[in-house]
Amino acid sequence: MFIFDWFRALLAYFGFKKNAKLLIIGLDNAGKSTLLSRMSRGTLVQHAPTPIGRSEELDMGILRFTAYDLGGHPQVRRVWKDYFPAVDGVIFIVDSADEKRFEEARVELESVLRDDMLPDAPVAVLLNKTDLKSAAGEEYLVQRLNVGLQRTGKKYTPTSELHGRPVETFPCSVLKQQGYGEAMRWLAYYIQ
Ligand SMILES: Nc1nc2c(ncn2[C@@H]2O[C@H](COP(=O)(O)OP(=O)(O)OP(=O)(O)O)[C@@H](O)[C@H]2O)c(=O)[nH]1
Ligand SMILES: [Mg+2]
Repeated sequence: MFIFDWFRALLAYFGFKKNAKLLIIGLDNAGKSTLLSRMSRGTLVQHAPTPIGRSEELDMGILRFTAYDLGGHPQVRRVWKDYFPAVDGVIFIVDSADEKRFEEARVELESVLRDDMLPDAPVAVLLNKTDLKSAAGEEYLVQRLNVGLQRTGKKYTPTSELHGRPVETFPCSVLKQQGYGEAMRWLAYYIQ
């Protein structure tokens, strides 16, 4: 039942807007499909690795989520870039327990933040899998992902005071349903 209350709250955050298109991107295995299934039914499903170029979509009426994998394949990058002009917000999800791939995640995140085709859409960086003992801490990940200078802070900063698009990190566990609600609230604030 929790998920339905949360779902209603989520729609309420975005309620002022007719439609919001949110892009969920991240390396393979970061937790994109799990996040989508958490939001849609509250049940956890094991997903096979997403084939190259295939996207997953969750339509919640006024909110539409599209998930793409960034596995470092140029073909895939071209596909998700097609979505950028129409996107209202981006969720970039990182496996915070997979230190071997922090550098790969940084490169992808930087290319997202730099992309000229991406309007000033807010980018919420989900530091997923905090439930794992091996998960890296937020400040360490902020350094490894090189997002320290762009963050808005957990409190909202008026867009006029920002130097670029809003970016913030959110430690979370999609598995334990912790932390990503705050990211959604933050996104909704900047999409208003
Ligand atoms: N411990 C833990 N495991 C998680 C969490 N979120 C996702 N996982 C697991 O991480 C693995 C990958 O999750 P997916 O949701 O399939 O990741 P994805 O980003 O969709 O991956 P691809 O489709 O392969 O690109 C699965 O085994 C999930 O159960 C979390 O918060 N904590
Ligand atoms: Mg997937």
